Amino acid sequence: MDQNELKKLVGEEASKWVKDGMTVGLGTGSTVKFMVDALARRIKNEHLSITGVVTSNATAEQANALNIPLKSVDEVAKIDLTIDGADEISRDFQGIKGGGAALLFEKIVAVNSRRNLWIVDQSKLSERLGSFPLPVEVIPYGSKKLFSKFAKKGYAPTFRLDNTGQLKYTDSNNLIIDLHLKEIEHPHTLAADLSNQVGVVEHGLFLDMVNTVIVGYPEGPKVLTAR
Ligand SMILES: O=C(CO)[C@H](O)[C@H](O)COP(=O)(O)O
Repeated sequence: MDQNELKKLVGEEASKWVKDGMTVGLGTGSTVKFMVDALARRIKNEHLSITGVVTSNATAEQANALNIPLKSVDEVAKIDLTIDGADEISRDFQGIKGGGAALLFEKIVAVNSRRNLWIVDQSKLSERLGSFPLPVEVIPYGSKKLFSKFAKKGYAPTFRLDNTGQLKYTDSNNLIIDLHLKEIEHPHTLAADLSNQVGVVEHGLFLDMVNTVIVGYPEGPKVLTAR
């Protein structure tokens, strides 16, 4: 079973966690794409009344095409459940997100959700965070100065490029600097340091937000719960 098939399995499994009447945060990425497809099928077949809150233009486009009713985070009183992918999840359920450059809206939706559920294939699990480059969304103005600062701190930064080799702009017209840290010993300290830098809009460390993860293994999806 390849990685894509594992993503499809967990995406479909996660769609079953949505209940009639819920407001659901819809994450971003290839795993979530399978979940949104499956959710749209359930809405149609089971006549569910669901409101989606998207985390990116890409997910909005998909949800609109599938006729999933959407509202913005500011238009809803609460989000019952957000289902999102992740780039790396440590043993203690801390995560790195933003591989799809959607970390800003993903984090806004996550912190406004009663419950967050991550869906990943088995390759995303690691002992400690850091093997996936940590995305940091920054304001374009002054971003080269920030880049130099990160380099001096030993964070091994690179600007994210799009598939034409140009600087990648996020949905909010910011840039992404990826930090190639290899291993993050103290995620909370690093998160505080990044949040303190002028020009940083948000970073991809998603800490203490999730206690349930559905992981795709070849033998089937497994629900992991934090101890
Ligand atoms: O954080 C994200 C986007 O900003 C995604 O959730 C993350 O990159 C996982 O994506 P995929 O399911 O395609 O592997």
